Amino acid sequence: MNPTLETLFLSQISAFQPTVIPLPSSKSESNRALVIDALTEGENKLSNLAEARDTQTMIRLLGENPAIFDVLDAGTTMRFLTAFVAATNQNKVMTGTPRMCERPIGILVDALREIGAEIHYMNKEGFPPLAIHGLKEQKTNKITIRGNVSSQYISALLMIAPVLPMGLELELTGKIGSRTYIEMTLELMAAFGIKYAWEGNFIKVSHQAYQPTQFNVESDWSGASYWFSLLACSDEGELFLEGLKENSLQGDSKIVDIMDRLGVKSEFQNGGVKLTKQPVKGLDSWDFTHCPDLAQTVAVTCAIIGQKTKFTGLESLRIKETDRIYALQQELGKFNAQLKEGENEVFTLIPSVTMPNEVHIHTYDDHRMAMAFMPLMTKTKVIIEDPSVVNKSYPSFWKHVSLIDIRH
Ligand SMILES: O=C(O)C1=C[C@@H](OP(=O)(O)O)[C@@H](O)[C@H](O)C1
Ligand SMILES: C=C(OP(=O)(O)O)C(=O)O
Repeated sequence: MNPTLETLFLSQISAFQPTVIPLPSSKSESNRALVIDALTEGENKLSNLAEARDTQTMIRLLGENPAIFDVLDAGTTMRFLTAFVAATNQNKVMTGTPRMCERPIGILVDALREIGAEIHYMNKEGFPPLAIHGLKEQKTNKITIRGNVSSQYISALLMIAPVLPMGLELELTGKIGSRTYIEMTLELMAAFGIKYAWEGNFIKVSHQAYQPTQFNVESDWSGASYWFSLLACSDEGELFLEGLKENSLQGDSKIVDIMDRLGVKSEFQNGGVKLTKQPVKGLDSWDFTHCPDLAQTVAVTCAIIGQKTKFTGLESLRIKETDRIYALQQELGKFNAQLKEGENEVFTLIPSVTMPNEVHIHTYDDHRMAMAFMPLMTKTKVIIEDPSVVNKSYPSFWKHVSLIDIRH
């Protein structure tokens, strides 16, 4: 491995010694715990908060409370703090990177306005930057909200619900995407003493107080997925991923089932999960509706190991850090794999047939593009452009890659 300022060269390895990967903490759990902490009267004890830039940005903004909340490229930080600032009746400008200002927020702003918040778009209707002028009086507690654009709007509303004088009753309409993240939000709220009722499409949270609690953040399953993929793509090896639990709040723990089909066996042990190789069982199709952040990992794995697979539930990928479908199509094409769009949003992953001697991966300001293509190093030399993009969720990623002890 030879990092330079702008590119990272990964030399080809096909097998490695058993290696322990420390893993970072979950930014999704951390960012929820931090918002809840800011809404709790009394002292919480939060431990193992993420080193992710998205979480460090949340900590800095909540701690320093500047007039302008610049969230950089952190989606959860933008959505959760927009609701938080409104609910705590503050005046604030919410902004972020140029890409953040292309990521929609209208559904959340409409809901907050209905509840009684005064929010203005400073540039384009439906998108950041926003000028928030607080919420002086709650006008309603009944909100109907679409679930098919981003679950983060729903999580943002749920976390402020207990501190609103009338609480909230959300009716979710349409297809619900990223449902597991809504469940994570409610389970975390419950860990801080909140009672809720979720029946069918209705979620009800009455006015109540968050209870001071000790909360330890689990390791990040989305970050763990790249290590599953590395093993799936290698000829030999064994990994121990630290800090993962069998009963996780994180929906991306589904990677265990996906990788069980793609040749990786998981055994939960004290302190984490041991990964070993097993024969590939085959994966005909997978629906990523509730685990969208795994799509890049699985696409690259299937492309490398020769597994043709149907991918569904990729709709939300177009509005994330980049248009992840376009980005995947471009980069998979560099080693002759394809992600072909068919009818009704069904995609077919057609694996690579011939591998070039060297592949340059462009990262599109998207941490997951850099990390998902790392396992390509099991088949060829890889050059990652802008490796520092990983800082958004996993700053120690390349350091952990260098822990891999090559078996010659
Ligand atoms: O709530 C969360 O922590 C997240 C929800 C998901 O977003 P969407 O709900 O927009 O799919 C996911 O992609 C993102 O990385 C984190
Ligand atoms: C989509 C992601 O994050 P966010 O929406 O919070 O920016 C992600 O981490 O893959």
